[in-house]
Formats: sequence, structure tokens, C-alpha cells
Amino acid sequence: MLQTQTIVVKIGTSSLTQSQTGLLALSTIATLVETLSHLRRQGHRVILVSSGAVGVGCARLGLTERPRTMAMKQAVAAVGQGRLMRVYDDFFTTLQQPIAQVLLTRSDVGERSRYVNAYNTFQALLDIGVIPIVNENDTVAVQELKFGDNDTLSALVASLVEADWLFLLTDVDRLYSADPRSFPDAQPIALVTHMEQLAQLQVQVGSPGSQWGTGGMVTKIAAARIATAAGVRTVITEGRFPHNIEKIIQGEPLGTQFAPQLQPSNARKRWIAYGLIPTGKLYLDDGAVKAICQQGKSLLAAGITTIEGEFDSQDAVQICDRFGKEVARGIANYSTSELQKIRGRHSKEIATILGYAGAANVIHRDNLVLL
Ligand SMILES: Nc1ncnc2c1ncn2[C@@H]1O[C@H](COP(=O)(O)OP(=O)(O)O)[C@@H](O)[C@H]1O
Ligand SMILES: N[C@@H](CCC(=O)OP(=O)(O)O)C(=O)O
Repeated sequence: MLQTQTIVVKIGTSSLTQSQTGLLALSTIATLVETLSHLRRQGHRVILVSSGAVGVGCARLGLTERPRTMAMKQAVAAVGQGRLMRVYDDFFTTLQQPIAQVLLTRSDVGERSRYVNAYNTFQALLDIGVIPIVNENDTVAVQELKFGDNDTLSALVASLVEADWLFLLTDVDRLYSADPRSFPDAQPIALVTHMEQLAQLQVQVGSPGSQWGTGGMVTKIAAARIATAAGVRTVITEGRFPHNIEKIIQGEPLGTQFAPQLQPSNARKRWIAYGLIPTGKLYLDDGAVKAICQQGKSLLAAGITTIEGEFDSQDAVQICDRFGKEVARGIANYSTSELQKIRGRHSKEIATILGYAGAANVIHRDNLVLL
């Protein structure tokens, strides 16, 4: 028997609802509930990240398309989330499986103490055999502080709980070299051992497939990047056949599997990379990019060419090469206004320029995460 695994399963609106009517896909939900309850009874720790609040809310209110304004989306999500949980509770209760609702916003993981608190709550729920059902707290999240899509949210949850598996259930059986709806000859991809492979294969990810889905494959691949960096094996597979989750855990090569990185970053670094919300951007010259990316050095003021955004000391910033490609994230020791004065200058000059002695580096390597 397989040792206890922590398994995060994310199901998208496209799998939870019928494409024509927008009504719930009850047989899919029933099979999903059966599968997850079975995994629980085998001793595994299971978390479900479920979309569908907006989709179900629309169906309940008889709306024929996804609302456009933020306030209306939030209102519709408030209608749908309760309905969705009611359905899950009915199904799971039939199998005597307790569940819990966990609604998160971006700021819940952006602050270290709340992140740690969320971790503790998940562990407590899993310890007592509950399946937490997670969604973004759509009703209160403001645009700038939204995860925006549940693929990303599920990857952050998988990283937070140090899961073994993340399953992204959707309405295609796997990732293809291009969107199979538009390119019927697109080639299926079974295994991705490292993310650069996708660029080498020139995989095209298109736009969301269904009327209700939000992110298409773009957000699923971004999620796979976050999760695999945290050591989580990630699988994109078809939501219509939730039983496949068990087959995949037992080794069947279904869906597209993304191998976990062998040396996952530590919990604090993962939080710096994906929990914190960056408020600025630093552009580096080539020498500085090499120093931080290849030599494991701290970032010095001398290598910074341009600064964007308004941030304070100890805020998170994105670090980009001269082409604007993000190469790392980190916590800055200086604010925007301080950095404007010291960028491009030698560390020894900092005290004279600012009139006080600060840190010798702009971002210490312990606070720096390569992406
Ligand atoms: N390279 C690709 N391989 C597979 N599907 C793709 C690809 N590019 C785009 N897609 C589209 O992504 C859709 C799934 O995304 P989405 O509708 O957002 O689902 P969900 O609601 O499950 O998150 C598929 O229906 C498919 O049309
Ligand atoms: N929080 C939103 C989900 C947004 C989302 O990512 O949807 P989907 O692309 O269907 O996974 C909802 O419950 O409707």
C-alpha cells in the first residue's frame, strides 16, 4: 500500500458545469466526491480547490454570460459559493466524509503570519480527516489583490501544505502542443521533466476554452511552474473522469505530468517568491544578473540600472534582466527613493550618499529567490 500522500485537486468551472446550459455536471461531481472520499479512507490527506462560484451563481440567477463588472462578479460569486458548498456537502455527507469551506484572498498569503496561520489551519483539518474545499474569496477580494484564477491558488495551496500531488482537472485530457480545439493535429504531451521543455516544444497555450473558464492552459502552466518548484508533482487531466486520479497515483501515464524539482526551495523562499505581492521592479545589468543567477550572490546597488514602482524597505520586488524578463524576486533593503539615489553606485558610497549607514546589499541572498 502506498504511503500517505498529500493530494490537492483543482476542478475548473468547465468540468463542474454543463457547457450548453451552465447547470451543474452532477455525474462528474458525484464521481469526484467518490474518488476523493476513497482516497481519504485510504489514509491520504486531500484538499479540493473548486471553482464554480461565479458559474453556479450565473446558473442560479439565469444569467447567460459571465458578468463583466467587478461588483456583479462578486455578487454572483456570493450567490454561487453557497449553492456550490451545499451540493458538495450533500454529496460528501452521503459518503460520511466531512468537509470544510476555506475561502482565501491574496493578502491571506501575502502576510507571513497569516500564511503560517493558513498552514496551521490546513494541517489541523487534514489531521482530523476533513477535506477542505478551497476557493478564492471572490466577494471581498479587490482586483489588485486577487489570485485571479484558481489554478494559481491551487498551486499556492499545494506549495503551502507541501503536497505530493497537484491535479488540475479541466475539460481536455492533457496538454497539447497547441489548443486542440483550433488545431486538431496538435500533439499530446505526456511528461514534462523541466519547464524549459515547453519552450523547446513551442507549446501554444491559447486562450480559455470554455465560456466560463478563466485562464485556459496559460494559468495551468504557471501553476505547474509554482508547484513543481515546491516539489509537487503536477498533473493536467480530464475532469470528466475523476477516477483517473487514483490510476495516476498508482503509476498510469494519463494526462500531462510535470515532474517535481528535485531540490525544492524552502518554505520561506517559496513565500517570498509567490506569497508576497511585489510592489516594484528592479532592472539589472548583465553582470548583476549573472552574479545572482549563476553565482548565488546578493544583489548590490551597482548592478541596478532602472527602478519602477513605489515601495518601502522590506517590500517585495521583481528583479528583471535588461530585456524585462523576470529572473528573481526578493525583499528590498531600501525604498524606491533611496534606491534612486544609490543605483549604479558602489556599496561603500551608500552611507555618504544617503547620509546614514544602511545594508551593504540591496537584497541579501537569503531574501532572494530565483525563478
Ligand atoms: N496547448 C493546449 N493544450 C490543451 N488545451 C489548450 C491548449 N491551449 C489552450 N487550451 C484550452 O484550454 C482550455 C481549458 O481551460 P479553461 O477553459 O480555463 O478550463 P478550466 O475551467 O478547467 O480552468 C481547453 O478547453 C482548451 O481549449
Ligand atoms: N473563484 C472563481 C474561479 C475562477 C477560476 O479560476 O475559474 P476556472 O478557470 O474555471 O478554474 C469561481 O469560483 O467562480
